[in-house]
Amino acid sequence: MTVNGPDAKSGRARSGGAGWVLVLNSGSSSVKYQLIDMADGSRQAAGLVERIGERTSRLVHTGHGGDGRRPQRRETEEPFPDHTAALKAVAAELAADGMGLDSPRLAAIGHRVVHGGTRFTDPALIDDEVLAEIERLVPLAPLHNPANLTGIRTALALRPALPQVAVFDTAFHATMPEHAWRYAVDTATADRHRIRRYGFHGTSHAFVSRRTAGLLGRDIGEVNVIVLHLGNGASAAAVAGGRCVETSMGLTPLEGLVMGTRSGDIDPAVVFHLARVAGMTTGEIDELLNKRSGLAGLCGDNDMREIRRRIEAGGPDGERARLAFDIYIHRLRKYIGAYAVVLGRVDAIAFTAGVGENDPQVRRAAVAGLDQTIGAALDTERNAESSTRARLISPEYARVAVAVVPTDEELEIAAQTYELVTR
Ligand SMILES: Nc1ncnc2c1ncn2[C@@H]1O[C@H](COP(=O)(O)OP(=O)(O)O)[C@@H](O)[C@H]1O
Ligand SMILES: CC(=O)OP(=O)(O)O
Ligand SMILES: [Mg+2]
Repeated sequence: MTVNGPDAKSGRARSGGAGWVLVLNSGSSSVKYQLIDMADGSRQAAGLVERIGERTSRLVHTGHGGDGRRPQRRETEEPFPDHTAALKAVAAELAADGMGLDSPRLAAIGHRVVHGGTRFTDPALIDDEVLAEIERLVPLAPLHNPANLTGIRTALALRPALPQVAVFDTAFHATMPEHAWRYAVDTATADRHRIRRYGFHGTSHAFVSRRTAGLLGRDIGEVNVIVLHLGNGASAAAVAGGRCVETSMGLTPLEGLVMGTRSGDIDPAVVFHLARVAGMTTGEIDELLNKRSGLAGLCGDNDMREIRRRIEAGGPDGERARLAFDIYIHRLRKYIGAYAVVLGRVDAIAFTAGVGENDPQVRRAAVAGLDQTIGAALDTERNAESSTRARLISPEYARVAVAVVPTDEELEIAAQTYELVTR
């Protein structure tokens, strides 16, 4: 396959050998990255920097120099004070493998940007104006957009002429109808302050709903899917014929499901009560609901593996973990029920992300008894199989299929980036 690289200034295609896309996913304390060859989707390098800003940051890099040598894994423990330092170290790792940011094969850098507001319903080629708009959206995603911006600025400083593309978590949800995205709050106030439901994890919901249609051997335009993205952050989406019609996250990634450290849905009056009765500041309440709630707030652990281990060990500690698990599952089932009604007809329920892909007990509890209501059922053996393949885990007779689909946000971001710069 011949690939056309982008012209650095205009972002338009020109002939040449450039066919790699570097994807950067900058989180609040981490950077994940992948270097993908768009000719065949193969990973040339991948890695993760964790605990940025703490005393013991760690960089794990895997790459093989792009010449098909056996992949090599390198691990560095070094304190990275901020994202800029972390990204410079990532650039150095890539350069050591002969795949640095100056490589002529690099066609573009794709960035995950969490909040795109109402403006960005498609990927955007980054320029000063796009940067300013992402900056303007910081108050709507204070945990995510600043890290995304640092990632973009550092990459621009290292390779100013290379096209860089922002791919937004919110974009896929732009098709929600107004009755789904509008909160029942005074319209003038809501509009003035851009208060509405935006939805997140859209890159994952788009990728997984398409893959699920593929598993069913049907066109995405004719299937209705409920996607359950259960990672540290978690959200559900109702996708009708490839278009999102409803999702569980709202103005920010705090609404909806019970997550690792976020509460998901609560009565908004809890906030006033904490301010009036407990004397907490808005900053303290924000921190409570985003970082000290969810599974962590309920039982002290946000990792589902640890929660399962505690439940199996039993005792009072296991009881606390069991209650956290039950609350998590109860919320998830409420959303499955609601989205089945919103969609009218469901063809499949798809589980994805860290918990959804790896935890058969969560899947079993989420779907238990649904053959009696919406017609979804699990095949016990298929559900228990440990595999990294996308696969159906329901019996043939089930009216509603159940799927496990490993999400690949990086590949989706790379594809959208490459599409834009070679268009
Ligand atoms: N084998 C497993 N069994 C159950 N849960 C798992 C397993 N592996 C990972 N997880 C869960 O997945 C979470 C991370 O999911 P991930 O999608 O990588 O999250 P994020 O991208 O939000 O960091 C972990 O916190 C843990 O709860
Ligand atoms: C938007 C969001 O919640 O992202 P993450 O799951 O990566 O925290
Ligand atoms: Mg994730």
